[in-house]
Amino acid sequence: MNDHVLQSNQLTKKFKGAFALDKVNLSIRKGSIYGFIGQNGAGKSTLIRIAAGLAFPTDGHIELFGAGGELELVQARKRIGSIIENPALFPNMTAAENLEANRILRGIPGKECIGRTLALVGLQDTGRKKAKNFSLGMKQRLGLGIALLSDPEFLILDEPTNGLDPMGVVEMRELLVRLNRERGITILISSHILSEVYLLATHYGIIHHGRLLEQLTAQELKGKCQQYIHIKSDNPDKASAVIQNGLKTSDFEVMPDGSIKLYGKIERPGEISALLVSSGLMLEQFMPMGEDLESYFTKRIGGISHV
Ligand SMILES: Nc1ncnc2c1ncn2[C@@H]1O[C@H](COP(=O)(O)OP(=O)(O)OP(=O)(O)O)[C@@H](O)[C@H]1O
Repeated sequence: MNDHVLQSNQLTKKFKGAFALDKVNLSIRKGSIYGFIGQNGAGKSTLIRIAAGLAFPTDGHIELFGAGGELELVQARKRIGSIIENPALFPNMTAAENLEANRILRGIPGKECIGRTLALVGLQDTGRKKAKNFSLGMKQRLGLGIALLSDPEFLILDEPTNGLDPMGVVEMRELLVRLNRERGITILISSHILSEVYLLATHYGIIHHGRLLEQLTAQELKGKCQQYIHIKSDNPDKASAVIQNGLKTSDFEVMPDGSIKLYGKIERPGEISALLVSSGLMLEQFMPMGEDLESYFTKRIGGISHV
């Protein structure tokens, strides 16, 4: 059984000879939240538009839910909800009226989905307020509600937090995590800011100049970005005990070679090394390691710009 909702194979798109996508092999696993990260112009929207059937590749192909034929893709896209560019809202209608108009336009049976969707996106108390008077965060949530009307298995969101204030970003994040956990909806969310999707994505794809540089899991990214102190001493057991009892933290890992990765309480490395040495340990290595998210991203995309 194919457990991917979206796969692209050597996907290529050229605009007047310039590559917007260059042989992209991307795969999104069922049940995941895939953070699709790249600077403006990297190619995110182009891939998303092809997935949604709004643009065609120059070369390569995509599969949705394991299906790749033209007619099969049309069927598969019925299982997708999306917000691409700004959600198309009727400005003079209320939230409920917007949902109802979209329900009718898309031939979705049964009015019950309106109230349910309003509650799901937290707009149940907006009453007679018209969409044009909504905050940007409310507009985005209404757009999400419209995308959710058909009960999709896969949500595609192109920069849904763009322009939102920090509170709006948090609300959107919580909502998306809930949709993923409680309803099992797979989500593709693009952003040009890695930290905006860091707290929700389970997988990442980093794209730059149309090339997919890397796909990695949240765990792998965490491993690459987490700050820690690398400690190698003459007595790993004693070093562990000193860290546990002296620093009062168990947030560390003893590696197979006996070195220690200390994650917790690392703000004052000088004090830690002094504590270890004064306990009679001989330190062979003592190095703060790791980098923050944005510098990881910058380094990753920086690597290709010199090629
Ligand atoms: N219709 C088009 N005609 C010509 N060039 C295009 C077209 N659409 C996109 N491009 C170009 O393709 C490249 C990728 O654009 P794309 O919109 O996919 O990037 P993006 O990562 O989504 O960035 P943004 O967040 O700015 O939309 C850019 O260089 C862009 O100028």
